[in-house]
Amino acid sequence: MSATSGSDVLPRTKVFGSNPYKSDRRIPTSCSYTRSSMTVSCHLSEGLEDLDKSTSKALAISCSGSSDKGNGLVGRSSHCSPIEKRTPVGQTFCSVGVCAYGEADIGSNSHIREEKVGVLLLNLGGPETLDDVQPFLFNLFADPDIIRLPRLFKFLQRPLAKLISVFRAPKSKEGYAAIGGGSPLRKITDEQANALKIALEAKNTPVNVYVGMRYWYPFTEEAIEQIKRDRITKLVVLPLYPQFSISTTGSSIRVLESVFREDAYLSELPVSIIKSWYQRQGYVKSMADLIEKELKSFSKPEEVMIFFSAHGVPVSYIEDAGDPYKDQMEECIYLIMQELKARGTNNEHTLCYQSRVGPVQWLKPYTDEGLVELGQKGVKSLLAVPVSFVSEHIETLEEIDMEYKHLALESGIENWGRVPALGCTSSFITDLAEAVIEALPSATAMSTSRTISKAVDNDPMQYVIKMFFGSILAFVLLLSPKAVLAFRNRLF
Ligand SMILES: C=CC1=C(C)c2cc3[nH]c(cc4nc(cc5[nH]c(cc1n2)c(C)c5CCC(=O)O)C(CCC(=O)O)=C4C)c(C)c3C=C
Ligand SMILES: [Fe+2]
Repeated sequence: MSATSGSDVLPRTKVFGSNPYKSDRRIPTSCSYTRSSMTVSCHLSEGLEDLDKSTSKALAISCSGSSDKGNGLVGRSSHCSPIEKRTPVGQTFCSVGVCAYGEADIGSNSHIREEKVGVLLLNLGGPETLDDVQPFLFNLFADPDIIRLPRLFKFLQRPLAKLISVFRAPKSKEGYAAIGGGSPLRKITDEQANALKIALEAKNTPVNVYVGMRYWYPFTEEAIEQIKRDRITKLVVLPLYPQFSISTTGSSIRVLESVFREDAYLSELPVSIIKSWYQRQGYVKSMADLIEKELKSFSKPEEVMIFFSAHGVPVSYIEDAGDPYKDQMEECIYLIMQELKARGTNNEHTLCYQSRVGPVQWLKPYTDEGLVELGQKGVKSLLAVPVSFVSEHIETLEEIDMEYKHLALESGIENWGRVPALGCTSSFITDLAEAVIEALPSATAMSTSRTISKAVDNDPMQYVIKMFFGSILAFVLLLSPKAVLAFRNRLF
């Protein structure tokens, strides 16, 4: 795939064609990309068609009812409502700033005259306290884009999420405790939202910025409610993941689509989704700046191995479901290295994948194994570069800074450094603002298709058949000693 300078801006209606037989998955059926990722789009579409053919492991478990709310997400019962939990930057919940659409503010941008533009930042979300960890993990594992069960086993999604979240919580809690007792994601994302609003104002484009998290407060659904209350007339959706993965941007967009489909106002709202932006010059140059700066802190910068560490995904996402994540990651690294070379920095580099969870194969090489191997090969200086996320989070602050650093030093690497996440770096935020402005003209209202999807969902015969065969298969799997062993030894 060739390098491009723009982001993949997708007119809403053209991105997600509806497939009546896959009610919980919206499939990109159109190849209407205007830039080089057209092949990625088609590939993804084909892959997603195969999603349900994958042979994910399913385990039957018993579980008590979870305290979820109407939207199926679990939050703390004692948690104050999102509206009470206002952020310092926003006048309204998860919105940055109040609406500022006076005629005087609109300036020369005639195409947005009369418009009330919203930018929705999508992110993962993270537990704010240690008590939030298990319900946060429940929300994560209850996501069918994170644990992809075959269609027949879908009814096990929530009990399985309950089981895994309970078993995983102690390990995760240790990690969050080590970084101060909670995730910094909400605070950093709010800061990025504020910075983006300011950058857009400086470019004569006043907007409301909203933050919608997939697995914790402020939830995406709540951000959408606020967008409705504010009567936004045009929306740009900007996931804070540079590369597209089914498990991140794909999952958040699926939520958006299901909410938008059900709502008369939202289904008419012109929306533009920036699906990935790793190839934007502003992002690539900002990453190169950070790397160059950090290299200078070594006594012999030219001898340092640049060690890109990306969040992994299971191999089946790439091979069975057509997730473009790996291709995009490799292209991203290529572009950053090209930029460094153009500046005269010719260090060696490598890419590994971190943070695997569960008994399946994840993308390789694994970061931990890669570090040991480099140590054995005699690499003495290493600069770790987290590359799949733009804020600090548990996997940079705990996994890289503590676990991997320790492992690297134990393996013979003597000089360790780590590039900080982009956060609110001004060149980066300015580029995101430009991406938003470029996306505005292609906003289009989404189409609706709920009647057909619902009809299939509500077919009682299909439901009975699924339950019957699903229960038998789940029972067999549960009694299989191999499955139980794998679950006990490798999942947690
Ligand atoms: C591009 C980034 C990410 C991808 C791809 C991704 C896939 C993915 N993640 C899990 C499981 C977990 N992720 C967890 C935390 C977490 N994940 C990302 C990013 C990506 N995940 C971030 C930024 C964070 C940290 C949030 C924070 O609170 O700081 C966790 C919880 C932490 C832990 O217990 O390790 C889990 C679990 C899967 C299974 C997956 C792909 C299928
Ligand atoms: Fe993750």
